[in-house]
Amino acid sequence: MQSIIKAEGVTKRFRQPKRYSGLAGSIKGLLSREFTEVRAVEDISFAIGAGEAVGYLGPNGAGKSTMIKMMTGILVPTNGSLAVLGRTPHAERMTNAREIGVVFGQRSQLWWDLPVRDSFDLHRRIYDIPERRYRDNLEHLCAMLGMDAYLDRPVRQLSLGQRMRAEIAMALLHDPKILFLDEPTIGLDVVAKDAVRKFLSEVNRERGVTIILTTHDLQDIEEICPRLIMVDDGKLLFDGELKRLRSALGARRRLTLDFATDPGPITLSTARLVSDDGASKHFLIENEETSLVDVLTELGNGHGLKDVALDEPDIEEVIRTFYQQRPVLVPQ
Ligand SMILES: Nc1ncnc2c1ncn2[C@@H]1O[C@H](COP(=O)(O)OP(=O)(O)OP(=O)(O)O)[C@@H](O)[C@H]1O
Repeated sequence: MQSIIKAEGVTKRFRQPKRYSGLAGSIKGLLSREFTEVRAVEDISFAIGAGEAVGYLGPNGAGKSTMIKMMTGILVPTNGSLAVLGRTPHAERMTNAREIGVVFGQRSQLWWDLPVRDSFDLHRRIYDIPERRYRDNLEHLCAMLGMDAYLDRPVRQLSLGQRMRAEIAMALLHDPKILFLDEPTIGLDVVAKDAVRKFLSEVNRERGVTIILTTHDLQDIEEICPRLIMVDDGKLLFDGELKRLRSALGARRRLTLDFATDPGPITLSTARLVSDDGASKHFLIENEETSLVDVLTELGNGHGLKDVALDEPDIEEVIRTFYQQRPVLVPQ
């Protein structure tokens, strides 16, 4: 697959004036010319192919927004090389802007006092979108996002969920090849989150728009992004599929066996008993290769088995384990 985003050894450092505590310290800080250096992004390399949906994950201050800002041309890397659609984003910011869409969950790009439709129309003029294409796109996006009811209302009157749909629609009006989203579901209720996730998955699948998304909500990743890039302290810790992360961490499945009556102690080689409530017994399946059928075959008939429940570890658990263990699993 041809890569449309390529980062090689990208580093971003910020210089901040040194601060001192207390009143005397504040004055000293004002007069001093000393600086501290913040390493926001440290030697990061990856390649993203056309049509991929990638989740960019990391704790607060890990360097996610800084990386998005460099890819969109807002910030200039301190070191390394970055190419988006074959261009250096900050050097060709205007040309780059025509081919990418950007949504910042915490900052609106719509005009607060104008009806949504007017912001869209301004966007059409700025991006010079041909009239026909604009109308088709607007109609399609309105239908997909259910925006007809509030297209003529000022942005300040919209709910957060309505506004976020409008933000995403505006970012797509000029048919960008790549859509960058920085926390697009922040603050949304479950219904609005669901609508945004479904829409983004559809845009990725059906329109082939490449999606790069930062989020703290791991359900966003689970539903939209098969690939994860994980960072911390500015450094790359993992790049690959969520399922690879699950298996690399030896993600264990939980198995509950419910019996008609307590069959007594049960020991299995395919699953380890972790708690015994008599008629209900809880196991962990630790070997990835072991299937439910393997366990049930080993258990055999005659125990009066009534019900079986198998739970995959949820994404929250996988990611928490990952950050606790911090292995580096970057593809070669
Ligand atoms: N303009 C700036 N000047 C100085 N330091 C900055 C600047 N922007 C970001 N930083 C610092 O760089 C580091 C990475 O910040 P960044 O906003 O990229 O993190 P993030 O992963 O997006 O965090 P969050 O999840 O909290 O949004 C932080 O230590 C932050 O304080």
